[in-house]
Amino acid sequence: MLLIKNGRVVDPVTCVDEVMDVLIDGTHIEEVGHNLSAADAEVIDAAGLVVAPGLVDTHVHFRDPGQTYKEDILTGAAAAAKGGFTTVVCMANTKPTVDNVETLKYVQEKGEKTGIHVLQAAAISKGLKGQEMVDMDALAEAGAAGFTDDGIPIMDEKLLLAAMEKARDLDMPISLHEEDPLFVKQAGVNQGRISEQLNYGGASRTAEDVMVARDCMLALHTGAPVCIQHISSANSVEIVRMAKKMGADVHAEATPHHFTLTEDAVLKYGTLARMNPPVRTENDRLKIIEGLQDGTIDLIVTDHAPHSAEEKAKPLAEAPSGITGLETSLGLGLLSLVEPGHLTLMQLMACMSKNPAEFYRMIPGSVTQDAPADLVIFGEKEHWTVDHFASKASNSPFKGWELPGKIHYTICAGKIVYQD
Ligand SMILES: NC(=O)N[C@@H](CC(=O)O)C(=O)O
Repeated sequence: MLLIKNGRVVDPVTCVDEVMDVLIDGTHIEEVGHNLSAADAEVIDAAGLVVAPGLVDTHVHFRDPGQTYKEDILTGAAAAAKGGFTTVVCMANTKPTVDNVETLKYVQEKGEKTGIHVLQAAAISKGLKGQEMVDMDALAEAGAAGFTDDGIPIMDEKLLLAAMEKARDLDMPISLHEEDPLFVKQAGVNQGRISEQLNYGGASRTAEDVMVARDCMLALHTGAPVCIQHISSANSVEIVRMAKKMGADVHAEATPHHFTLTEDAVLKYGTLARMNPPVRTENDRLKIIEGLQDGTIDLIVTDHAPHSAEEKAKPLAEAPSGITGLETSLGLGLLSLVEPGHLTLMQLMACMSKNPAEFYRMIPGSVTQDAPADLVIFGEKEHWTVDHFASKASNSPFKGWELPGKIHYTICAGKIVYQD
């Protein structure tokens, strides 16, 4: 038994925000209340700390199978636990692609050995080629968490329409990477002031906007549960807001880098600030925050995209896009959203656990009796410096930053999976 004493329970499911004790027996929460005691329990003194449901990240790349020099399922899960996450959904752009039941099962089986909940999304198209649909029925049956060609936009509207109709029938989420190559001269950097200064082609926000507009209307037409992945453009936020008003079951993700950084980061951090879609202007950043405030954007995800130091040492035009994100996500959420008063801590916890869990058809974590003992314990205003990573990769522009939200414990299924 594990007894967490005097923590501030912040639960986005019940909306409880109160100092209480939490008693864990086995894999589940036995009791939540005041002055709890248990003779033989291990005690965690959580006075001054927040006790919240384990964080849920529904957009990570663990590179396994195929690119395990960047990350593997075990190191990815260790990075997740260090970042306060107890559940992750891996994207399908592995080698081979998760477009078949065998590869899906490989991830699921390896994931079971990690101590956290590792779920896997399946691709929408075979080999992410955008030409032939996967067997969505078989992959759903085998336990895929959802469907996505993340990393690559789906240009074939007919294929996407069929996939959305199938996702609707299966009641499963379908998530979309929105960047029309027609408007991407060179990927990873916003097309604008900084790209011009660097004489780099850049990626226009129109690349995202045209696809978001199309896919919001397809979502409305089909009734499928659709997620706009890593939204980056102010216009796209407005389009999602409008589509939601029209009744589309459309959702959107924001990443910590998109609500923290602007295109100027490329000058300072070089390839470490290269990502798809790129970080853009202060106006885009502020509109993303507004989207989080009014619920237009309901999911915060990391897009944890580990790459090796050698890969990121290449010139801007050749380095791969993406940054490692699991270990800095909570800190950046607190720094960029809660500290300036844009979101309450409760709202942040909803975006980082309840909402992503619900969109992916899981029962959201809650600090209540009989709920699974998946918890994170952190000091909301306790600062720490980003230095070493549990991830194999350290491709982060946030290295050296001082962030709030030091994590003391991550507990999954009643077991301590991270402690500091
Ligand atoms: N975001 C990125 O820049 N890269 C991701 C792909 C993705 O999530 O789009 C990756 O797999 O490296």
